[in-house]
Amino acid sequence: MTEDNKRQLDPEISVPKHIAIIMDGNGRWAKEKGQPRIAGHKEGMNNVKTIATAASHLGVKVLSLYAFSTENWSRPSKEVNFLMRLPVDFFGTFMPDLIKENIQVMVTGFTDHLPDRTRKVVLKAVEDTKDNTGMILNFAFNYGGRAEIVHAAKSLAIDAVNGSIDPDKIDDAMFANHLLTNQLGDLADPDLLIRTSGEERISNFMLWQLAYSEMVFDKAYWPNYTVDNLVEDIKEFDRRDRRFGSV
Ligand SMILES: Cc1cc(N2CCCCCC2)n2ncc(-c3ccc(F)cc3)c2n1
Repeated sequence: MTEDNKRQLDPEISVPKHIAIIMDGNGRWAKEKGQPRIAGHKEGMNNVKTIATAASHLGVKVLSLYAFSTENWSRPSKEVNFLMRLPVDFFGTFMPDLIKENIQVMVTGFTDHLPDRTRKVVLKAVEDTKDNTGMILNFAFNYGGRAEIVHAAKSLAIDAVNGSIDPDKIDDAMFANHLLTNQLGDLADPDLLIRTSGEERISNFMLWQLAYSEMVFDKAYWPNYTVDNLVEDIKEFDRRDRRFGSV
């Protein structure tokens, strides 16, 4: 660690442009401490600040974090209500740091279905940081990979029916333009997916975008996931020889 606590990587280590993280293990972290699940979510939110800042310092261009899935609505209403307040807490305490770090906030998901207060604070953070030119901190929020693909298919079908596109011209690039991640442009596809807590599933996250991503399954629960864990997972990425389907 340097004196300003900015962990450095060896210059020859290639840093993934886009890292996506499934931040798993918050409930188990709390259970092992004899605390309620929401304590794990709160600690997990605090760790988002730590890891996002470190990723920015390491030169990551896009950090996508799976914060709330379309399936999470089936959790107990008390827990969902707590989770819907976390973005309010997050920006209430972390916005000055985001501005200082020149971080741009984006949100990928079906935000129309969020509670008004949650949606407003999230969209305000996007607006207030839209001119920042540093790392993009992209929250997958009320997001589901299959729902995203269905949404893109519907959008293309509507354009084909109204004559604004020729169905024969539909290709990967056109399809990707209809995905929710089109706002990320050429950086939409993660180079590295990290899932914490040891679970080895992608759980309906960025199904199209992860087609050629390296995946690292880290055993640490998210609240315990440190900058050193992130650095080691980036070093593991650097050791992989990516072929994108070719030999
Ligand atoms: C629902 C939820 C849960 C949530 N957890 C903390 C991280 C671990 C995963 C579960 C709990 N965090 N952490 C940050 C946010 C957030 C979301 C959108 C946004 F614009 C700003 C912050 C968040 N949202």
